[in-house]
Amino acid sequence: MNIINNKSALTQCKSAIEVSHVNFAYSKESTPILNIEKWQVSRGEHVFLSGPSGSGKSTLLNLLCGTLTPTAGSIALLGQPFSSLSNRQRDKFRARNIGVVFQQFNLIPYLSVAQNISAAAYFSGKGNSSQKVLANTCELLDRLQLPSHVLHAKADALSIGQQQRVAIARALINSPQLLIVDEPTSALDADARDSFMALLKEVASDSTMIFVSHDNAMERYFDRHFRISELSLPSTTQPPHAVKHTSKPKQESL
Ligand SMILES: Nc1ncnc2c1ncn2[C@@H]1O[C@H](COP(=O)(O)OP(=O)(O)OP(=O)(O)O)[C@@H](O)[C@H]1O
Repeated sequence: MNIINNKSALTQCKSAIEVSHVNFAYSKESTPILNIEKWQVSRGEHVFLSGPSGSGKSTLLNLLCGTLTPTAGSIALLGQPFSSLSNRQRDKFRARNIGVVFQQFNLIPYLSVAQNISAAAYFSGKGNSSQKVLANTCELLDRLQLPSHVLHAKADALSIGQQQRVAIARALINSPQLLIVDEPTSALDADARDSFMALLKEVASDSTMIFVSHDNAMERYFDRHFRISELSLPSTTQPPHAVKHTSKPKQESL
């Protein structure tokens, strides 16, 4: 059975992420960057992942996206183990189910906002008509409090704050089950960060979210906080239950 097209199997699984005995090194000669015995994130959780620069946060996000492959161990998203997918199937799975907001936004500078977002819709293979994609884009831009004329502006003509919101719209255009957000608030002052986080939580309320930052003050916006130093331990000292976290009731919105 090709589970990638089996929507009910993906919908029934209660875990958004299951990481099991994962070890990752960039080369055979180098020391492993990550060594995670068990990590599980439930559907709908908004999770904060923190750690200092160089601790492996982006590496873990790339493993979750399937753009890196573990040296050992397994990763399953929405009940789908990556190891059972070909590279092509994994790309398709990622485009359909995962939205990513990159640290540097990664918008295509010479394309308009509408083109940047519709490209993401096209690559998902979901087959929505261009009219439907445009209508969804306009709705998202409106929810993200961007003026309608932004739609036809080139991405590199936008302010950093506007680019950030367009990057979120692009990540959400396919209604992803999992939203991955890599350190998007580092350039913002405290007030801008608060309003950005309120918006992000609101527009991502139907998705599981993994949000990465080195700034522990961001913890208050999330259901659970994982420190990478606790998640990933040297193999010689790894206890049976390696994952520690702080937990609090899920907030519906801010
Ligand atoms: N392509 C690569 N090849 C080899 N080593 C890499 C590669 N990418 C990252 N690293 C190394 O892996 C380690 C973890 O890097 P990573 O980018 O995951 O950290 P990070 O916690 O996201 O850092 P930052 O907060 O600065 O973005 C670092 O020592 C880095 O030098």
